[in-house]
Amino acid sequence: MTLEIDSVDLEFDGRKVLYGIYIKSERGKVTGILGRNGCGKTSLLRIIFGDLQPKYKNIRNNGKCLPRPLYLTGKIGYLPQYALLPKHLSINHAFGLFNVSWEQFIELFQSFKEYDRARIKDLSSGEIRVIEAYLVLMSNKEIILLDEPFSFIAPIYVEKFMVLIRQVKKRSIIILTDHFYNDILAVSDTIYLLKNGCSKKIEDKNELKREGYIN
Ligand SMILES: Nc1ncnc2c1ncn2[C@@H]1O[C@H](COP(=O)(O)OP(=O)(O)OP(=O)(O)O)[C@@H](O)[C@H]1O
Repeated sequence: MTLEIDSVDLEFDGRKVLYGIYIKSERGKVTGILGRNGCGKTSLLRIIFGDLQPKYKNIRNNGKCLPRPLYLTGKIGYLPQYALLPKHLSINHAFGLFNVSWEQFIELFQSFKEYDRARIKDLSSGEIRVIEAYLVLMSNKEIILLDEPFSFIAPIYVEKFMVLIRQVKKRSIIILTDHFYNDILAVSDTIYLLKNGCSKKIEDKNELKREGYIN
């Protein structure tokens, strides 16, 4: 299973944001996307998901061009950068909607046990993020996009997600982005840096230094 995206032409108000993109992601290998604020990481994930329409793009799933947005296919799970779940939704209902087991979740995240009758609004923003990231990751989709899954999450939970991501990559294509670049480097098999509208495949941390992404 592969997902490739290239020939992206995205501009806002006449300003080119993405134009030299080639990303190839495959099952069994996690793809990490890094880049400074505003370089277009979220836009790229939204283009792949299908809810942002650039002037042009070419997305291929298993070598075949997609005739319609991926979100219409039921094949894709997407954790957006900001809230996914409505505040008044009960947690129980959320797990039902994603067809994900609450019992398995509780085995791994035991401190959430007390929330079995709670609503999303009763949780902290970090706790909500744990639940949202877990639901998307475990929703059994062929393609999974995670936009900043680690940003509000305590290190102990990030470690649990690392383990889960390594399990899920055996059955799904996973593309993720975050500013916690050490976590992205640790969990990804392939890394791309977005810079000046283009993507560049990165081999190691030294290359990130040479590209001016880190000191
Ligand atoms: N709807 C929009 N209208 C106008 N400009 C936009 C819009 N969405 C994004 N942009 C601009 O496109 C650029 C890329 O934004 P994007 O959110 O994709 O970046 P990012 O790499 O995810 O940033 P961050 O790491 O800060 O979340 C930014 O300069 C942003 O201001």
